[in-house]
Amino acid sequence: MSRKKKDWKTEKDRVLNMSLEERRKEYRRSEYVPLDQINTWKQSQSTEVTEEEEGKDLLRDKVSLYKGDITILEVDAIVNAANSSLLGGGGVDGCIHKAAGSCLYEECITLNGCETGNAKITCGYDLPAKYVIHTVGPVARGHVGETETKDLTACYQNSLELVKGFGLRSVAFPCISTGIYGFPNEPAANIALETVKSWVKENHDKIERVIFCVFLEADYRIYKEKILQVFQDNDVTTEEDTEDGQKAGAGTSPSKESRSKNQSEDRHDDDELDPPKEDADNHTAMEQETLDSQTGEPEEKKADEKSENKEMEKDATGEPEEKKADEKSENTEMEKDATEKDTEIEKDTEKEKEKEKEKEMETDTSASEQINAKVESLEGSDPTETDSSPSKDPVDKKE
Ligand SMILES: NC(=O)c1ccc[n+]([C@H]2O[C@H](COP(=O)([O-])OP(=O)(O)OC[C@H]3O[C@@H](n4cnc5c(N)ncnc54)[C@H](O)[C@@H]3O)[C@@H](O)[C@H]2O)c1
Repeated sequence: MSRKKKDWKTEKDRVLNMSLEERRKEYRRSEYVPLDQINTWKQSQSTEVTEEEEGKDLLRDKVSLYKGDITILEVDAIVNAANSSLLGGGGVDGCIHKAAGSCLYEECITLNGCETGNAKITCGYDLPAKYVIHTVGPVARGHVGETETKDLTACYQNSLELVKGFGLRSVAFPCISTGIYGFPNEPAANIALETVKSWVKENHDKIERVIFCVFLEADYRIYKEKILQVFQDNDVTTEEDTEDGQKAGAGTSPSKESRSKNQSEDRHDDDELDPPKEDADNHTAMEQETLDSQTGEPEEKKADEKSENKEMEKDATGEPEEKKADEKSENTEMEKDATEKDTEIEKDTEKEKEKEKEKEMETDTSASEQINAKVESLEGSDPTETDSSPSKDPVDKKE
């Protein structure tokens, strides 16, 4: 017998007040990667700490490059590349909703969508991540202009401001807008790295880790090369103001006013989303997914992603049977509504087709009546003219 449908508010309150051990028993997928098993950029480069770096809060220690599925990262928040409805879809959005369970969808309904460049936060529910920050990237379709750049920058900025506002210490970003929204991978990586760098410089005491979670080999290669250039300098203390009052190294981020406006608009005013009391807990060991070199070339990336997504979506279950059945019945309800709508649409199209057929029949009959009348009138006159009766196809005509 399927259990009573879970109320997302009660579930959120329950999940956010659980200990880590208790939460781990409820992850939808048995596989997860704790934060301390995700190398910082410095660890993965295993570069020595120089004398002047000694004891400093280094940029290289604040960021990670991770290749794999964002839904298994056990961090305070993962960022979802959503669409403006916030009601799920495909790609990373589909994977996150599938792995979080139906309460995520229920809570998203209450958010009333999200504008491009803004960000909204929900609980992570059955995910290893405590929260999901939903942001809507620009639909670039291969074109990168001022608007697309500003909007994508705002996605990273507003997501990070929510991290700070909720006292979270670790966050993972997918490559926002570079999938179906068609933002070219390299310019998107530049925006992501520069925006995160300038934000971490200004807020280095507010954040422990920002993880760039890439999924495709093409993105891994781009980020690996660029992160080396962008995160070279190690000092994280905010640089002195330059002559024109700009903070040195500040990315192309929107002004502080517009950021705080976005945040006040988008800050989730649900008091149940109080910032967590403790920092990211210590996690027990799990092997970090090795950054192995898969072959997926950019031109195959869609196929790659589809197959990789299929794998992910397939095993985004692994939960106790009764919970799966519960989910199943809830999902079937939603799917049932969707199919009912689909069948209605199909019936309408069928009716349209029948009407068109009737119309065609009518026009055919009237056309042939006219031709017959014409033939009859001709048959009464000179027989040498060609026979144009509709029944004889000129091709079949015998010589
Ligand atoms: N890609 C699709 O087939 C598809 C279809 C419908 C909707 N969507 C989604 O696409 C729209 C947003 O476009 P977008 O380009 O910002 O997003 P996206 O199409 O999901 O692609 C963003 C990036 O996320 C990567 N990615 C995919 N799955 C994962 C995963 N499990 N873990 C980490 N990274 C992953 C993907 O390779 C790409 O680099 C939204 O409507 C959303 O619902 C995607």
